[in-house]
Amino acid sequence: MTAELSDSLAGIGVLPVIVIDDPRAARPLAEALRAGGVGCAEVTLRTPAGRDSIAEMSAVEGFLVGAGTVLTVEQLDASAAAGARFAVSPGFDGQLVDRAMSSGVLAIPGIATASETMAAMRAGVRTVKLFPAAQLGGPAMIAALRGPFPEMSFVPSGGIDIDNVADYGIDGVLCVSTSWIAPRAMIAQRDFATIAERARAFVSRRRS
Ligand SMILES: O=C[C@H](O)COP(=O)(O)O
Ligand SMILES: CC(=O)C(=O)O
Repeated sequence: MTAELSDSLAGIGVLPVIVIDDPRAARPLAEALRAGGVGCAEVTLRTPAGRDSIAEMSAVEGFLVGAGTVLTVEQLDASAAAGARFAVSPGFDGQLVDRAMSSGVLAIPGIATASETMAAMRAGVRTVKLFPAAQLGGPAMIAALRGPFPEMSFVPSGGIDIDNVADYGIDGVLCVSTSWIAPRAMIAQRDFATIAERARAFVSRRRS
């Protein structure tokens, strides 16, 4: 089940990171993203509206929603109960990964080093988030990690925007994570038309 999910994320190729302040904006946001060719989102738990927004988005037909900034087992449980299909964390925590796996949620833990990659592999993870990607060397870091870890796939996140996304069209990248598509202020202003346009532009540049 989680393998299929990871194939779906790879097919979409882009993962918008969402910081949202009002769950009432969540459904129109998911619809705008989908209209722009991006049928998924990582809704961070950085705001109190995160969990309810996950629940709203999980009701949108065919839309894949996951939780971001998952730091505790309690947050993992609450996100899974709200309908999150995957859980993204900035770092690696074996307990969180175990809990995600036993809940049928795809764990995408963050890594920044080879040692953390090995720890994630030991926990049964095959897809990790490279965070913060740009600061760690971006595509060159992924290419370097793919040497010893050819079976791992990476979701680079941090510092990726429309101007540098094309650089991540390399082997080993499952999908590219970015907050560029739907900035917090744009969601607050309910500017969904611009968000749909940005989604479309980002996907097109990602595939170029
Ligand atoms: O978790 C994701 C990162 O915060 C996204 O980074 P970004 O805002 O630089 O795209
Ligand atoms: C930064 C990150 O990985 C997260 O918020 O999930």
